[in-house]
Amino acid sequence: MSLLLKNASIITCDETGTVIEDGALGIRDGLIDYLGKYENELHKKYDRVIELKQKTIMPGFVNAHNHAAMTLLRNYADDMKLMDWLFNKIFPLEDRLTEEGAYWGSSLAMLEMIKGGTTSYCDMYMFMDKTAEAAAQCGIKASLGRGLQGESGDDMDYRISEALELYRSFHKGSDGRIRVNLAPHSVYTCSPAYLEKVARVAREIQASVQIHLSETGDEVTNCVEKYGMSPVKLADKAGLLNERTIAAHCVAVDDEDMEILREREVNVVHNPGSNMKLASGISPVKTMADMGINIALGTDGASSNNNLDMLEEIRTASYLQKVISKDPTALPVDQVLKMATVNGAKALGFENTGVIREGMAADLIVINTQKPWYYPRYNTKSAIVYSGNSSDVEYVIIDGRLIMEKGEIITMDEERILYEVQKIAERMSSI
Ligand SMILES: N[C@@H](CCSC[C@H]1O[C@@H](n2cnc3c(=O)[nH]cnc32)[C@H](O)[C@@H]1O)C(=O)O
Ligand SMILES: [Zn+2]
Repeated sequence: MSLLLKNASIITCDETGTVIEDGALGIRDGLIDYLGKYENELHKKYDRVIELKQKTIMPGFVNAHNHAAMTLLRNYADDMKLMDWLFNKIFPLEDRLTEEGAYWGSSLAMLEMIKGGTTSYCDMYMFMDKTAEAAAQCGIKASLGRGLQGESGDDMDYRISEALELYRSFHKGSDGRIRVNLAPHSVYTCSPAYLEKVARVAREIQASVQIHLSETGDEVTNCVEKYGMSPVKLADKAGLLNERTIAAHCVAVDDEDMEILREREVNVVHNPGSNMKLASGISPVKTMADMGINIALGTDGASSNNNLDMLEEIRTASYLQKVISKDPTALPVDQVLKMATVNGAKALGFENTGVIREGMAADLIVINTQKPWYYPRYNTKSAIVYSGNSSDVEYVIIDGRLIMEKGEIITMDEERILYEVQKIAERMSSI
């Protein structure tokens, strides 16, 4: 089916930050095949025309770090420090997670992400085949990794076997919308020998790698005490760092660490909401971006954020860097929009999304900017970044397919998801 969206402001997120006013965007065979001003008779070339009445089209957001099924643990343990939260609350409850729970928790996350304008995301968790099933059904683009942790560098452990099985079953599946990555959890849950093994496997199958790296000062102190070097250096020594690597957090990094990340062309994912809630600190994102490191944005899991709202993440990222550098020019509108779109696409290895341009995948959202908080319209990009609400997202299109129309999800049963999630959460927490 071909589709024409007309009479919209179009934020492209391209190199020069182009915005097309009173624009039209044509979609055919999943790709953007027209971008520009509406021309006479253009509508005749398309099966369906949607009149957008001055609403705004932009690329869908890329949530580059998440643990989708952790929506099941949302608001279960708040106001705690990372290690206490993780080891004493989260890991024990996760031991009770079932396949069914992972499926419905992931579905809830995807429902929330799509409603807030996210069209691609990255996941690290357990029961990832169930998450893949949910992604295939709802149509979101996803890079999925079975979380890995372990001690031994010798024989294959069951988590790596599951990761490889996931790779064989789902990598480049669902018309290319699903990718599979390798996901060693961190330097404090994986031994150096184990990290080396994961790096070896990743090289063999040319897979992307994602890891939590230097999330807190404590992680760095413990790593230096135990191994005599920082987490970044340890990961580099294990052979994990290259242009296909996604390093989540990078809060407690020094100049040498940042230089390694730059040299290895690692993609850094900034998760400001999670870092603030767990009081992990503020990642030196402006410094790293100025060095030329690709910085993407993520929400992290819903248990440490506590939502999956990329627009909130965008604004927080910008404000935090302004505050910490005492420089209001830090992370300006165009830069932070790129972090949430095209930089994330690059990090995940989705090469034809994140930008609105002819020939790119039609992964885009429509925001209803006909609301009080977007007026007057001096600058549509600023209005969205500094005054917008994710609940104003009305249409979501992925690979040219309408996933949400006028605020109604087409590919998922919203009521059923809320019902199943509540049932499972009550069962999990009452044992
Ligand atoms: N624990 C799993 C493997 C790891 S999955 C990814 C893990 O990351 C955890 N996680 C979520 N958010 C964070 C974070 O911010 N930092 C560190 N770990 C996190 C999450 O609770 C989950 O256990 C197993 O037994 O097989
Ligand atoms: Zn995480």
